[in-house]
Amino acid sequence: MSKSIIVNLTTTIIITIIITIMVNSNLKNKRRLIYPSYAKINLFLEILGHLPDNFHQIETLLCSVSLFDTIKYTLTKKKDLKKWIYLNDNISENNLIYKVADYLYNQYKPDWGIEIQLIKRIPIAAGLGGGSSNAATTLLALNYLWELGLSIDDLTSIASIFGSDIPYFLYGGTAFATNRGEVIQPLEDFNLDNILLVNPNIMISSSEAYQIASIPTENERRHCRISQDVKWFFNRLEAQVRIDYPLVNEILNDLIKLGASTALMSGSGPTCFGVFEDKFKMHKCEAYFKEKGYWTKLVRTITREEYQNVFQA
Ligand SMILES: C[C@](O)(CO)[C@H](O)COP(=O)(O)OP(=O)(O)OC[C@H]1O[C@@H](n2ccc(N)nc2=O)[C@H](O)[C@@H]1O
Ligand SMILES: Nc1ncnc2c1ncn2[C@@H]1O[C@H](COP(=O)(O)OP(=O)(O)OP(=O)(O)O)[C@@H](O)[C@H]1O
Repeated sequence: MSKSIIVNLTTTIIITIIITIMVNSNLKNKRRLIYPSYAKINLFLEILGHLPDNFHQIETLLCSVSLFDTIKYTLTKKKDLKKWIYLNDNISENNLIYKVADYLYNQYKPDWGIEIQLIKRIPIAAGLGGGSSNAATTLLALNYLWELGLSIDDLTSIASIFGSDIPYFLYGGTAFATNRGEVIQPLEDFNLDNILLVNPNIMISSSEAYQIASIPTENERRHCRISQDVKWFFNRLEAQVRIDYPLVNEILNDLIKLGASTALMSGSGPTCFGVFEDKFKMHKCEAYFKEKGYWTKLVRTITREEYQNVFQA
């Protein structure tokens, strides 16, 4: 064999090996995703009236914050229909992650099963949208892994079947939501730092918070200002929760006493947040609530770019 044939043969073998490694690693990358699933806070929430099916028409201003669950998705060879999804202890069939995955599986019959692991950090039924965020993240992950080719509009329609807050989490960042909260208008991102979240380790369901809230008259109604000036922050659900859950009232009062520029309940509560100008006061305030045994977390807002950067196209 001539020297040039040997050189050509060796080059071809090396190129083949490199391509094989690249294809395999691409497949491997494609088989598994690890996504953060961010929480939200509501900076403004007003009730406009009643909608059919016991829902309320609302206007709300939402921001993603730097508190997140982690969800790991791994493609599996499916064995039979009942075994297509493998879940860790945190996920039962009542979990929104399971519900949206089951829906996609039945609608689109993908070639693969899925194993999902959830690391939960966002308090549950806390007004931070943790379950809704997990559901939206799962829609985005499975659309990619199962190669479903669904558009953002398709995903939004599916998301709104499972919860009013879920469509927002397909976008993230700062957004305005209307109707029952599922109609999303992405906005230029706010940039708020020094936010202290406080949760007194109790749960309040969205349905209860809406049920006990009073609907404002035309005169009482607040209008949303798209502004990160804290003087415009407002939550209609807060007043009655403060009365029915004195712990929430106490937290909001203490946040102000301890130096927050504003303190508000997020969504349906009970998590409250204070926005601080003075970091030192914020840390002292956090220590105060920790001492009481409450859950606390210091966060900042997350831009839509930062939020969406992690998701595969
Ligand atoms: C409070 C917020 O978190 C603010 O972002 C949301 O409005 C709540 O959204 P969510 O938890 O996704 O709510 P869903 O799961 O859709 O609805 C749960 C229950 O909350 C009540 N609900 C919810 C949304 C809405 N606009 N009006 C309502 O009255 C209804 O009783 C409903 O049966
Ligand atoms: N993956 C999940 N994580 C947390 N809660 C979930 C999940 N799936 C279903 N749930 C159920 O959904 C309900 C609402 O939970 P979630 O933590 O989303 O409430 P929330 O923070 O008040 O949400 P929102 O602000 O959207 O009202 C709880 O009763 C919880 O048991």
